[in-house]
Amino acid sequence: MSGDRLLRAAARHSGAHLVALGALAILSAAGHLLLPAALGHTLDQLLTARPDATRWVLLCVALLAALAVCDAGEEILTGTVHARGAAWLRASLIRHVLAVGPRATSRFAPGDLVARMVGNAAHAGIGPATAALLLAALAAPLGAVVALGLIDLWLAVVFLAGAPVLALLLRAFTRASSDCLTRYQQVQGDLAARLAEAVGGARTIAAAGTADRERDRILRPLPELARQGHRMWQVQGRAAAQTGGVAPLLQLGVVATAGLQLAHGRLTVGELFAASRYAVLAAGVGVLVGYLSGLVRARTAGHRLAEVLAEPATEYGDRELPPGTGALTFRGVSVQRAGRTVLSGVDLRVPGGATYAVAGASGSGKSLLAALAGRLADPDEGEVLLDGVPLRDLTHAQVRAAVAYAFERPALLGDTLAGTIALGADLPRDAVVRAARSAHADDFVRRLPRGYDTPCADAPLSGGEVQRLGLARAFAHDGRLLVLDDALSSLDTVTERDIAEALLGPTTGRTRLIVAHRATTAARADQVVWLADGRVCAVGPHEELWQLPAYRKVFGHPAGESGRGPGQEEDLRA
Ligand SMILES: Nc1ncnc2c1ncn2[C@@H]1O[C@H](COP(=O)(O)OP(=O)(O)OP(=O)(O)O)[C@@H](O)[C@H]1O
Repeated sequence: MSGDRLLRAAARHSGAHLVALGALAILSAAGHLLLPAALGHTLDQLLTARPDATRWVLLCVALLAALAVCDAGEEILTGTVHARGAAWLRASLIRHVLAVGPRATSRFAPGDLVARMVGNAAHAGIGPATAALLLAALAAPLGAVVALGLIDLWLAVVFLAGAPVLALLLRAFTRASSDCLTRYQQVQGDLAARLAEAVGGARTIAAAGTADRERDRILRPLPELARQGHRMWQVQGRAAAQTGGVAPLLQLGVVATAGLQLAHGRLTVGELFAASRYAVLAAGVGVLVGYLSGLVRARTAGHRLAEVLAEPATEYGDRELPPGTGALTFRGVSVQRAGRTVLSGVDLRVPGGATYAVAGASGSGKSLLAALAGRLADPDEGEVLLDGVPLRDLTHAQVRAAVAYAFERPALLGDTLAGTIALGADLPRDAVVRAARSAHADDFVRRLPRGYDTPCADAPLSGGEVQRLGLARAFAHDGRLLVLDDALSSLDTVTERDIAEALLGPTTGRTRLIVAHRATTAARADQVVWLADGRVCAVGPHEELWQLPAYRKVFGHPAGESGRGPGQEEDLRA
């Protein structure tokens, strides 16, 4: 969807409010057009001491009062349409980003996404009302030219002779301001992205003592922002000066012609007065420049929102899973990232109910394999099947019900700790507590004054405790496939062993795929998938693979010596 189509959709969403605003703005423009004629006529009535002059004065007062009411109504409706537009755009964007899934943050930096959702959505939100006001504002100059023609044809001819210059100036202004606004908003997004990164890495920056360097890095785009800001002021200033020079000349031409016509007795004093007011209205480009500037800002912001919406949402099929225990199959799976093949030709079959560990050096593709198993990512080539059904063919609800995940650094979403464990399912409290016990989280949760009802934001938790809540969430959700992506890494050895024993013991009807950094975890799995450089090197029991020096090296064990596996050593230490 283009930026303009997005703004049109936002306009449709504002519906009745926008129509009311447009109607009021047209009414106000008509009132402003009537006013000079009414004032001119009243003046003639007063100068010739006609008996109904008082009635005309009262009519003018009523017209001015009506215009004041219109202006107030316009202000209220403009604010309402702006707010509704921005709210609708933000809601659409958030829905879409969540529908795209993890891919969204690899295409756009989180800070940049926030800048688009907050700042750009607010600017784009003013688009519909500004377009309506601009159209209504155009009615005033056009109507004023017609009124000049009705008073005297020469007045309109004189004005129209100079009008193309004004039109050209407005066009040049629109182009130049659109260019610098686009750049300005890009730089703002860049700044926001840098700031969000620094906030996320505040601990690392403090530990490294690099606050000054980080501040310089965040603010590096600032001179460019200032340059674009100055350029924008220059463009606006130049437009104001140029139109401010041309408009009075046009007004002067009209008034001089009207004066000549008055001298020849073809116009009354009231008509000359009305003509001078219409000349001001017809050359009133100052208002147009203001609306044009707002519309250009809204369109450039709309374009930035449309870029996010252009990222295709994850598509789901309509198939359901047959009965099964979670047999997982990778067929010729390859994945590219940043132009590089990071998983290549992976063929793998994990039988239903089996526990497979995934081991490999850092960057070998373990997390990517785990993400593919539950459709958190899609392969560029090949396919992944669960119980014989390609994951792409399954409904969204089926995939999420069938696959539970736990991560190294789980996000504590949900209002309370109980809510974060039950996230995505309507679970009774006893199911939440059972899951927390399996993940060794029940003890520390109960020690908190409000226990399971502690708001997530108020819970002082260590990295290992957060990880246990993430595990509890995965345990609480039934499903035929459980994927743990490095989800035991922050646990102490004893807890890790206890959880792994419970987790990796014999189960009924649930397949487990576990990214393992510790040999103890790999040793407990039925089979280990050994990855190196995005390829499957071997699949086999840990004890067999342990005979291979390169495999031992994955776990930091000297490649030359097979001896007792570090899995066993850690068990003994524990
Ligand atoms: N969005 C991305 N853009 C570019 N490269 C990526 C992206 N995601 C992953 N990669 C690359 O893909 C490769 C595999 O990444 P992955 O996270 O699966 O590794 P890993 O084996 O889990 O590593 P670790 O043990 O360190 O967590 C890495 O080289 C990584 O740099």
